[in-house]
Amino acid sequence: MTSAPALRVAHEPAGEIDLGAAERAAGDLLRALGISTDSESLRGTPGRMARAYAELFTPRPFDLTTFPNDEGYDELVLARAIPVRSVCEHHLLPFVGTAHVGYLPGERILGLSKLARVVEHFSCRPQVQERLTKQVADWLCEHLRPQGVGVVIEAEHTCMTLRGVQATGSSTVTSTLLGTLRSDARSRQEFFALTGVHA
Ligand SMILES: Nc1nc2c(ncn2[C@@H]2O[C@H](COP(=O)(O)OP(=O)(O)OP(=O)(O)O)[C@@H](O)[C@H]2O)c(=O)[nH]1
Ligand SMILES: [Zn+2]
Repeated sequence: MTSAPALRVAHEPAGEIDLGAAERAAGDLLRALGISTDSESLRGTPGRMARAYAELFTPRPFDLTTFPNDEGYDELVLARAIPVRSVCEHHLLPFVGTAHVGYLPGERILGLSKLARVVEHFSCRPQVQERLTKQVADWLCEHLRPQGVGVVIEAEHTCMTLRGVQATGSSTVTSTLLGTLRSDARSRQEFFALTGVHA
């Protein structure tokens, strides 16, 4: 019997990345902010800024490998404390934290690492945490067709801890539950208990 081919997931950027143009713009930005790029140390900074943001906006392609759920496993599969690093689309400053991603299997189970890869896929773009949380859940629901999906993200937004209101130590929690994890109280409670988030 042949196995189903894994779905290749590649980044579809909204536009081409033009590193040269980004470097020139970064130099202009620094100079407009009164920061000279004349010293040896800062000469390469506009280029580094351009490459750093390009890296943050370019997720690695991956295969969404799934396997038949031969044993009919029907309890929660949960990957906890997946690192999240993204960039808030309002200030272009990083937000970092962890994601807990779980699902109740249907006909197929997912290669475990793919839960973290899906989080990375949707993190590598200018984001808001609410959208990131929902995109991960919706995407898994669409491509894995499980009985339910749950995603919880807890993150520190440096735009509100390092600057602005300077709410040092604050973190933001968002969650999306779909299918049985949303509709069945026992499943929902179990999900939140295993994530360590108290609902
Ligand atoms: N809902 C949501 N808001 C976010 C996220 N990341 C950043 N923000 C917020 O986006 C808002 C932008 O508000 P503005 O008033 O336009 O920006 P600002 O003047 O820099 O605001 P302050 O951060 O309060 O100084 C801020 O309240 C940020 O905290 C996110 O992931 N989700
Ligand atoms: Zn922000």
